[in-house]
Parts: sequence; structure tokens; C-alpha cells
Amino acid sequence: MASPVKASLKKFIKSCSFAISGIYQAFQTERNLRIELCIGLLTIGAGFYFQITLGEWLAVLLASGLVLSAELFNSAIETVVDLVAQGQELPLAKRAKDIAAGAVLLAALTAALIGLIIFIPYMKLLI
Ligand SMILES: Nc1ncnc2c1ncn2[C@@H]1O[C@H](COP(=O)(O)OP(=O)(O)OP(=O)(O)O)[C@@H](O)[C@H]1O
Repeated sequence: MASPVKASLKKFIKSCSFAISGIYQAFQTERNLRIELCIGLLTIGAGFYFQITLGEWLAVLLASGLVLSAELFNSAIETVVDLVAQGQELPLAKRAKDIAAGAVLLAALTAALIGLIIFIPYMKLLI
């Protein structure tokens, strides 16, 4: 393998390991992230149970990824805000945290709506 390619690949693998470590740390500290992962896994379980279509799988996976990514961004923003605020009550810190939390809420509501649209017809078949 050519040396610049090898170096780029090495750098990429290193970046991935930092990213995985970031996800791991967020899971250790953020309860909401763990709850959202559980909901995502339950939804995937329901997908297998109801044998949803390929299009429905794509929507479920996109919605789950959207919520988890939004929560990770939220955690990163909270961390930076705490770093800057250093325990002080700051109006801009509140605004930044509330907007980031709003992004998570929007993603979660969108995912819930997608879940209801997909799974309600399957659940109706069970009744
Ligand atoms: N440094 C700060 N200055 C002003 N308001 C803050 C500050 N830190 C947090 N807040 C506000 O206090 C409220 C609670 O925030 P806090 O981060 O404790 O809990 P949270 O938003 O439920 O997040 P989580 O439980 O995920 O840590 C929010 O409205 C937030 O914007």
C-alpha cells in the first residue's frame, strides 16, 4: 500500500476510535441517551416481529439515528456550555442548552410520529 494512503487510513482509524470513545463516554454519562437507545432497540425488535417493509426499515433506522445523533450533539453542547460557564448562571448558557434540548425534542417527536405511522397499521391487524 502507498505510504500517503496508509497514513490517511491510519489517521481515519484513529479519528474513528476517538469518535467511538466519545459515544462510549456519552452513554456512560447521559441517561437520556441510554433510554433512547433502548427505545430504538425495542423499535427494531418490533420491526422484526411485524416484518416491516424495506422502506419502513429505512424510516425506522433514519429516525433512530436522528434521535441518537441529536442527543450526542446535545451532550457535546452541554459539555462546552458547562466548560465556559464554570458553574455561573448565564443567560446565553441557558439559551444554548435550551435550544440544543429543543433539537432533541424535535427529533424525538419526529421519530415517534414515524413509529406511530409505521406500527399502528400492524398493531391493528393484531386486534
Ligand atoms: N450555566 C447555566 N446558566 C443558566 N442556565 C443554565 C445553566 N446550565 C443549565 N441551565 C438551565 O437550567 C435548566 C436545567 O438544565 P440542566 O442542564 O441541569 O438539565 P437538563 O436540561 O435537564 O439536562 P440534563 O439532565 O440532560 O443534564 C435548563 O433550562 C438549562 O438551560
